[in-house]
Amino acid sequence: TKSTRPQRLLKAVQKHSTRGDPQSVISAIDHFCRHREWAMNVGDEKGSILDSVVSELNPEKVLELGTYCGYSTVRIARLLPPGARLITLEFNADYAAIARQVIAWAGLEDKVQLVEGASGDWIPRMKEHFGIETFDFVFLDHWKDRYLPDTKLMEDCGLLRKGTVLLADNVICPGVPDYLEYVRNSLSYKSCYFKSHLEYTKAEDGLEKSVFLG
Ligand SMILES: Nc1ncnc2c1ncn2CCCCCNC(=O)c1cc(-c2ccc(F)cc2)cc(O)c1O
Ligand SMILES: [Mg+2]
Repeated sequence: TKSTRPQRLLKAVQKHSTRGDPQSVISAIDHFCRHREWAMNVGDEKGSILDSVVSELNPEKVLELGTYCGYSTVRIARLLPPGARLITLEFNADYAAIARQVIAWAGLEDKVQLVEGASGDWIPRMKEHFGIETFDFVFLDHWKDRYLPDTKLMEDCGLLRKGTVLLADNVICPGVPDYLEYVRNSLSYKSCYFKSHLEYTKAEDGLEKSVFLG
């Protein structure tokens, strides 16, 4: 039977990168997506913005919503200090199976916990199931119509603290208008837009960075 795009992406990682070398995994995925098959990773241009936000923050507790093949998981985890933890939620079991192998190939499995399931189901269980008090950094990259409800859910579950940073992918393409309106107008957030491009294309896209003010 025909392979899937995530399966072909994993093969490209195993063929063109070095096990235990996260940077080579990132480069192999970017090369595959630019020259073979487009895939919905945050990509190298927005990925550099993601890197700078993470490096500046040095977060201990990170939540990623939407793992896909683990590209942004690897980008974030490779920058985390020893002892820091990244929990990443993936709804699609096939994506999760590939992401586990990409994360393991990069040698980052000790920093990452991949959880299969819907964000709406797992966010309320973060405290009791993972012993998480609050998150320092949240990367939103899952269903675009879940950004706003899940942000409100994280607020209600007390998972955000004064200074928690939310970074949202795709705020222009595919777009998250309700989420943008909320974080840009709410007195509980200080928000700013990083203009960029849709991964591997010339189309406009960008990241919205929103600091929770408590
Ligand atoms: N834990 C959870 N809970 C709920 N849903 C969950 C989940 N975990 C996963 N999902 C389900 C997310 C499915 C992937 C979400 N990402 C996207 O849909 C996405 C689409 C584009 C795109 C842009 C232009 C185009 F022409 C076509 C596609 C680009 C991107 O960077 C994207 O991130
Ligand atoms: Mg995205």
